[in-house]
Amino acid sequence: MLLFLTLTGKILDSEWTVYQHSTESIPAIRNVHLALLTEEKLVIERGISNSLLRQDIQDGAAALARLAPARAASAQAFATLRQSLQAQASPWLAPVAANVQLTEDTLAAMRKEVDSLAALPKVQRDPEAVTTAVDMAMTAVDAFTPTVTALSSIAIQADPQSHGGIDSAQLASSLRNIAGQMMSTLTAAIVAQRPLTIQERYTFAKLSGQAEQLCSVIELQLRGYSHKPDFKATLESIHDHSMGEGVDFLNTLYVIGRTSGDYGLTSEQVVARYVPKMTAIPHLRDMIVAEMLRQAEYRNQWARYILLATVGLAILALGIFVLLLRVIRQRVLRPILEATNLFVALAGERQIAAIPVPHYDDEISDMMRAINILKTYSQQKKCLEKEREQMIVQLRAASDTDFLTGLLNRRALFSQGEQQFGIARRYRRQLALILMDVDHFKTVNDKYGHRAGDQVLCMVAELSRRFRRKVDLLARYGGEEFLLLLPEIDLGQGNAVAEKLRTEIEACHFKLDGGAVIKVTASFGVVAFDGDDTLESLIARADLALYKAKNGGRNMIMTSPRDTGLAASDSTL
Ligand SMILES: Nc1nc2c(ncn2[C@@H]2O[C@H](COP(=O)(O)OP(=O)(O)OP(=O)(O)O)[C@@H](O)[C@H]2O)c(=O)[nH]1
Repeated sequence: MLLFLTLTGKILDSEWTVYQHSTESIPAIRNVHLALLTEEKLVIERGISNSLLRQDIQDGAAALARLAPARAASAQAFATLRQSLQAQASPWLAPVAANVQLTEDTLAAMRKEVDSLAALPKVQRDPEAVTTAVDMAMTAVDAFTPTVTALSSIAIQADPQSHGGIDSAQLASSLRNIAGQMMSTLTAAIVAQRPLTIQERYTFAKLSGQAEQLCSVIELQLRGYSHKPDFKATLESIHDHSMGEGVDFLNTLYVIGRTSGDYGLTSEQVVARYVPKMTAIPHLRDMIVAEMLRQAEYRNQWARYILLATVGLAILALGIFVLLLRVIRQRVLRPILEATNLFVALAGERQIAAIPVPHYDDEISDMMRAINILKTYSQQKKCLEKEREQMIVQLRAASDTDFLTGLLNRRALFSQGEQQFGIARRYRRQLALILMDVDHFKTVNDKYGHRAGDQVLCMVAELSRRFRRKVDLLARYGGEEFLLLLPEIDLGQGNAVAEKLRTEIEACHFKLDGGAVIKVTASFGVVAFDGDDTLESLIARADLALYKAKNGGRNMIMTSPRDTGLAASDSTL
């Protein structure tokens, strides 16, 4: 995005610069035109002033009549130029404006000098003062040249493509200037009706050569426009009238000036015949400027279109780019992020709410489908694991439980009993053990059937459960034999528990499925942990006590202290 914005910024900046330059070039070309017009007015005023200085007051009436409008035209041209320069707030124009002011000051001084000399009769005029005034007129024109040059440079800088046009316009202006100077060179001799001096002949010949060269250069430069009828007509007019008839006319006067000096024309008549022939030259200059302005405006319009198109395209491209990023984010980045989270959740076996439904048939949707399959497998695996764990629990319970009574079986008794026994031995705690055996159980089986016997065993187990505390272990030790391990219980308390159980069993009426009600009794062997016992020895002692109870007539409780031996330990409750 950064790269894109940088490139777009560069292109926009470049197009903006082109547009700005093309916009600046239009007033810059206009300024050049105004400067050339001003220069033309200056040249005309200079010509009239020169002519006036060569004549007496009464002879120079016509020149004097032309001077006032010429001065007004110069002043107007300067005012327009100044106004145009002031309207554009450019730092480059400040020195140009200063130079314009300098030219105007020089012009004012020249006018003052011309006026004071023209007011005198010709014979009273100091020739040196006249020469100075003529030089001042030349200086005023020369002082203006930097203005034209500077404004031309500014216009070319703004739009290099206007270089050729400005050059041609300047050349046309120079041609008009030289054409004027050619006539001015002859004016003094014509006024005096004398032959030309060598200096005047030399100057005229030089100017004539320059005019010819300039004309050729202009024609060469404007050959690109020769297909345009108006340009063609103007160039032909310059060729035929200005350089043809006009210069031929001056050449005729020049030939006379080389011999007799009898021109047969006044200077005003020369002006009246010559000047109209020159109008095609400033016309050409104006046409060139107009063409330049037309092209500059065309380029400016194009630059504006290109700039607007570039801005539009940049906005469009930016929109597409942002849209593309959004699509990539939505269709690629976000799904990948979601997929990553899903993978992490699956790996961590966490619950997955839902897998996003793919909207498009692409690689991402394939990935989501694969995750879905993975999720199904994972769920199946989790179910299987749960089932396996439940099965293990069930199997463990089954392996520890007597299938008939639901009590602990013999294996579980030894495993859990060892723990209780270990605690009692380590911490020297009380521990009693009761071994119970249903009396004449074989008779029950024989009389009521094995199934009834099972029922009786279950009911005896249920009765025994009621006497059991949470910490006690109750197990089916053998066929009709049950074992109770009682932590924190001494022998006396153990006997009491056995007695209660015995009484309960004796008092109980066992209702069998067939409707028969039977009564059974049970014999008990009770022992207590004496500190040196093992679980096996304790059970063995309980078994001995039970044996004793059986032998003693059953339905009784016997105990068997360890150190006193079997015979000595017999006691009947
Ligand atoms: N119904 C049933 N009978 C069993 C089960 N286990 C053992 N027996 C029976 O229990 C009877 C035990 O008989 P005996 O060892 O002679 O003992 P008794 O008949 O109770 O006589 P005394 O113990 O001397 O009072 C046998 O007939 C066994 O078949 C069992 O799970 N269910």
